[in-house]
Amino acid sequence: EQRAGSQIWTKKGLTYRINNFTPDLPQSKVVQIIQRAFKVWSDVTPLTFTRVSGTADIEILFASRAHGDNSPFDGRGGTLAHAYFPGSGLGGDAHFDESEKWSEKNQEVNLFLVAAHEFGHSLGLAHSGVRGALMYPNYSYMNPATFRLSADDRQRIQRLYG
Ligand SMILES: O=C1CC=C(NS(=O)(=O)c2ccc(-c3ccccc3)cc2)CC1=O
Ligand SMILES: [Zn+2]
Repeated sequence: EQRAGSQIWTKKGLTYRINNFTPDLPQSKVVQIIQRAFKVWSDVTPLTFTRVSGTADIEILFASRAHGDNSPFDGRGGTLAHAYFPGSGLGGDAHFDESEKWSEKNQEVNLFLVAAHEFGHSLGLAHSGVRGALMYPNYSYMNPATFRLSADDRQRIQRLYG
């Protein structure tokens, strides 16, 4: 989500909490997918991501319609997820629209790709103008097994946290 400002985290060790799970996938799969989505970014920066059960920097939530921030989701289709730039409170948080059908393959909405994109915002990255970049505004399926960050994604995140 394009929230005000483009703050970045001032620490390298970040925490995340998976507050709830989508019923669309086994919980162990959701945990693994989230881990892999963070790894996209920790592979190219000094950042580390640790899962915690208490308050975290990046709070992950699956929700539909109104869900406690002033950006209610819109039912199936439309907005799939949104995330907040670094900061306290909502800052860094990533919300996924439970009205979508989340998948680990190329049916419906691929959770890995959307999570990796949203976590880019959670780290302070705005959208890319480069087609094919992870941070490009429009979702297009890329096989997670062969997924690679584009040079633009890598250069921009390294400019923030290199
Ligand atoms: O910045 C924004 C504002 C609008 C959004 N719309 S969305 O939820 O339908 C969405 C669109 C594209 C992606 C995406 C883009 C590139 C690769 C993977 C996902 C993820 C979510 C989500 C988003 O991240
Ligand atoms: Zn986005």
